Amino acid sequence: MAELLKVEGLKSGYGEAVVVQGIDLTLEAGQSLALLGRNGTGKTTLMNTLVGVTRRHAGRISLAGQDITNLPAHLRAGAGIGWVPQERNIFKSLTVHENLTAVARPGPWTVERAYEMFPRLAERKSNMGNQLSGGEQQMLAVARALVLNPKLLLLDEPLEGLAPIIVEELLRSIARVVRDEGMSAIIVEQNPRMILPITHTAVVLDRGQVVHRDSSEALLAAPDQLDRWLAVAKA
Ligand SMILES: Nc1ncnc2c1ncn2[C@@H]1O[C@H](COP(=O)(O)OP(=O)(O)OP(=O)(O)O)[C@@H](O)[C@H]1O
Repeated sequence: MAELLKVEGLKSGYGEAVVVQGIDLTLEAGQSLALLGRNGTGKTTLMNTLVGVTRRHAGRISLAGQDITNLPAHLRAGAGIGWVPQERNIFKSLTVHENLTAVARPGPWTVERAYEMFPRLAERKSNMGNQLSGGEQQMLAVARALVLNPKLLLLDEPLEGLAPIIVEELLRSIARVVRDEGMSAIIVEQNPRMILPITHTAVVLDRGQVVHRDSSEALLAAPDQLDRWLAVAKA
């Protein structure tokens, strides 16, 4: 299988502070990776570094064979990174439809397919971003990233703060995207039991370093071990 993402010796943070403390990570094309770890272990900082909005202190990042280490954030979307940050970057004063058409790029994920994936958005085509519920805003944020037709989709805690019924609906859609459609993705999630059933592999971060990597299936099959790995980050 082709290697899509290669991260080598990555160190990054904010100003002088180094949060990501030397990470090596690879992801094959068509695979999805759950990024686990307790609060403050550097998951968001790693995602932000892939997107290019932190200060990089060392290391290299390549995507589909292209070295993007020195590419500014605004050019990384063009290089193939689709990002859904924790704070859901939708345009609140545009309609759902405008949000999608404003960023759509040619590729298999058309606006129509995004509506098929998220029927709630199709029903709210002409609603403004700020008239949507939290769950619908999150669906719109994911749909926007999809219609960019990225090579790699980054989802930062996509389920956070959503009602259980919406969590279920969104998880089903994300599962379709990553498992059935084979979109390569990295998904940050606090609750491993939610995300492991739909991802291929998982890594656990502790204090800015990868402390464990395994198949999602193996981690799900050994819950005690998983709890121990996650507790590392608690100590
Ligand atoms: N903008 C920032 N400026 C300075 N320090 C930051 C900033 N954002 C995060 N940090 C620090 O970086 C460390 C890691 O935070 P990060 O958000 O990457 O962790 P996380 O694993 O994603 O946790 P969470 O699940 O709480 O989002 C924390 O100590 C945090 O205080």
